[in-house]
Amino acid sequence: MYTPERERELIELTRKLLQELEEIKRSDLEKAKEYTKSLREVINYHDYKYYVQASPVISDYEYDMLFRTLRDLEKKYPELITPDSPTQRVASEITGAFPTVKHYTPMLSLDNAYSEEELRDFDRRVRELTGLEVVEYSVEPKYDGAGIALVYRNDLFVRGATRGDGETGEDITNNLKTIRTIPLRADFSRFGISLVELRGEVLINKEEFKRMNEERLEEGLPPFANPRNAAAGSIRLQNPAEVAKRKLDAVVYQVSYVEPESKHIELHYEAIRMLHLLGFKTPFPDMKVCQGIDEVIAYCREWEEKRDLYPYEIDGMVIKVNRKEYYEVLGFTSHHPRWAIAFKFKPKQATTKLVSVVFQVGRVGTITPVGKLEPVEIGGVTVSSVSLFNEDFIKEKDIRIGDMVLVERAGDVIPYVVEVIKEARDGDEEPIEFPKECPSCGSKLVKLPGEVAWRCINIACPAQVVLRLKHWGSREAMDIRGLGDATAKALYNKGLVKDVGDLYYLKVTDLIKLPGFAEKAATNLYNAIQESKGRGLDRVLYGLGIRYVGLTTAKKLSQVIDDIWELKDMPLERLESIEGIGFVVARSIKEFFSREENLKVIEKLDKAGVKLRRTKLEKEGPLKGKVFVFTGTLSCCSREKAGEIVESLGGIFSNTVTSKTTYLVVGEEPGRTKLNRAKQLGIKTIGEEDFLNMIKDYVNIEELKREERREGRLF
Ligand SMILES: NC(=O)c1ccc[n+]([C@@H]2O[C@H](COP(=O)([O-])OP(=O)(O)OC[C@H]3O[C@@H](n4cnc5c(N)ncnc54)[C@H](O)[C@@H]3O)[C@@H](O)[C@H]2O)c1
Ligand SMILES: [Zn+2]
Repeated sequence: MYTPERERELIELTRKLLQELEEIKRSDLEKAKEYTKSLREVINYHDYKYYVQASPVISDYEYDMLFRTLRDLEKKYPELITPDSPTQRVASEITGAFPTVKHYTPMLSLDNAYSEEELRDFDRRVRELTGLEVVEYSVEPKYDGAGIALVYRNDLFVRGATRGDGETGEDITNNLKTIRTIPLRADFSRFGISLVELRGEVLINKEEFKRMNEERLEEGLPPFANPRNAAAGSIRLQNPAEVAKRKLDAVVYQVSYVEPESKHIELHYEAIRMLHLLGFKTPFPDMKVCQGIDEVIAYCREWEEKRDLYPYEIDGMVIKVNRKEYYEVLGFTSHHPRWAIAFKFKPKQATTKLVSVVFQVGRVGTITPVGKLEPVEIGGVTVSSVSLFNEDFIKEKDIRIGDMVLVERAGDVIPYVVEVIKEARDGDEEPIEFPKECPSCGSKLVKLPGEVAWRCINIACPAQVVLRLKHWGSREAMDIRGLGDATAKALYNKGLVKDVGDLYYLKVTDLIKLPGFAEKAATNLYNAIQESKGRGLDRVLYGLGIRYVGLTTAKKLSQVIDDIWELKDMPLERLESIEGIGFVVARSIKEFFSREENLKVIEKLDKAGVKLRRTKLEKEGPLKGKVFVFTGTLSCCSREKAGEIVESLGGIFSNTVTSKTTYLVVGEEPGRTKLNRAKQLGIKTIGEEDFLNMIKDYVNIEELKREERREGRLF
């Protein structure tokens, strides 16, 4: 139908026209002649892409802007109207794949309003033509699916068709019979009706749409751009069994023809209520009868607010004159009825050009490709960049620099690329090269097994340093009181700290330079940093922020190594064989310790005297091999501190009583569970006194109590 070259030309022409809309509106007859010709050409092309191929290359909003510009120009210069102009007919969606059937009444399009003003114009016209002062309207959602016409004769579903060219549609009865929300039989005779033609829409709910696209991706098929395309594509499948697999829905929103004529229903609202009673899915629960246009506008706004919560995609509201007796005086154009109008919600899609891609380093080192766009307005917001998520996403959609892309902004979600307009390619597009090195620090990037993101694991990466400092100072890591988000930021911004190693070389005189830090705060932070040096190997391992090394893993590691430097040369197989570590974690640890940048920081820590290895006491202490669990309140210190002491003397601290437990130390108001469990397993229980006796040669108990009180851990 269109050669690739012609498609490119038409897309380029579309861009040009869209940019010149204001100029076009002001054009003189001579120019208008040119413009109407161009507009018709591109509209015909987009109709073909949209209706026949179900694969549009511009957004509905952009299409509508072209369409109404043509309409306005024709209004200004009626001599330019041609009978085949898109404004004078319904675009044909006949594919030739099905036999055609004639509709009982023409199946037209709807006129569109994009603003309150346009709704008021519509109301004014209706009032003028009907002579009414206040018009009663029925307002309902405008479903974004594929239009259908259903015929029931003697209560049986006998024919279903697409809109086609408005006069005739394609007969897709067998496909529609697979849709559960289209009853094969409905009791119209109860209302004295022997033949009825209904108008409706085939829909796919948002959930099902998502599921369907995931399945398509898995099968290597291109995903559908939106639920409308998915629905339109589905009802035109050649095999009804395939149609049945897709969970389609149908909603009916119009009674367009009735026999005998005497059984005609006067109010639109009542007609829909009847369909609702007969078991059809209808807009009835969401419909409102409004007196005058102000009520209409309020109801439309209400729906615009909540559209994202609705299970189906809706692109606006349809406003219909409720009393059908006025249909005649209002009449039709060859394109749409004058007794109804669609109020379209703000568009959430637009097409624009992908100019470049930058790579951002997240606070935890993930590299995110961000597309820079030629700025475009979507739903009242100017969008100039879009997340491309990760390398897989780019590959899946085959996104290239220089591509025209269809961008969507749904709800408050960040804008994303729905589709690449491949038809617009001229060969100058360039593939997106994913960096091998971190754009912030130059460190080699890794992609760990099972992950989609590339990440930078350099502990000194400037893009991550603030978060890493904060993590290092957190309670479960090195517990440096006063090293919060603000302080971490200030330390970095003042150039005092580039990595966690630098913390240990800070002097009180440096810290005083921080905003809001007087002598006292500076001294406190200094002391907290110094004090953290002795936290121990497990806390250091956790504090380094190695991906997948949480508290438990850090502890496990610290129990099998004596010195952090052992990890530098430990073979992957050895790491993997450590209980509870496994392949993914092992790979992550290996990668971390293979980076020169990271080793440098560890060296810094080592030189500053941060404890990176187990002491003789820890290895060979008096509690060696003994597993301690604590319950209840201790008078000497917190349970955590008691755990630290156990470990500093070679013992193992645990929170749960198991068969491996050596002692359950019982304080004041002990927990029932631990006591019962110890009894069951025959574990020895001892009092706090007994515990203190075991440690008193190594720990000054009075000093311990004072410190714990000062830290607020003991009252
Ligand atoms: N992006 C593109 O390239 C492109 C190309 C062609 C058309 N389009 C889009 O399609 C529109 C034209 O399509 P159209 O002629 O189907 O018009 P439309 O979608 O603007 O409105 C008419 C249709 O709305 C549907 N509808 C949904 N709920 C309804 C309800 N409650 N009551 C009545 N009708 C309801 C019916 O199928 C009806 O035919 C354009 O305005 C544009 O948005 C886009
Ligand atoms: Zn980096």
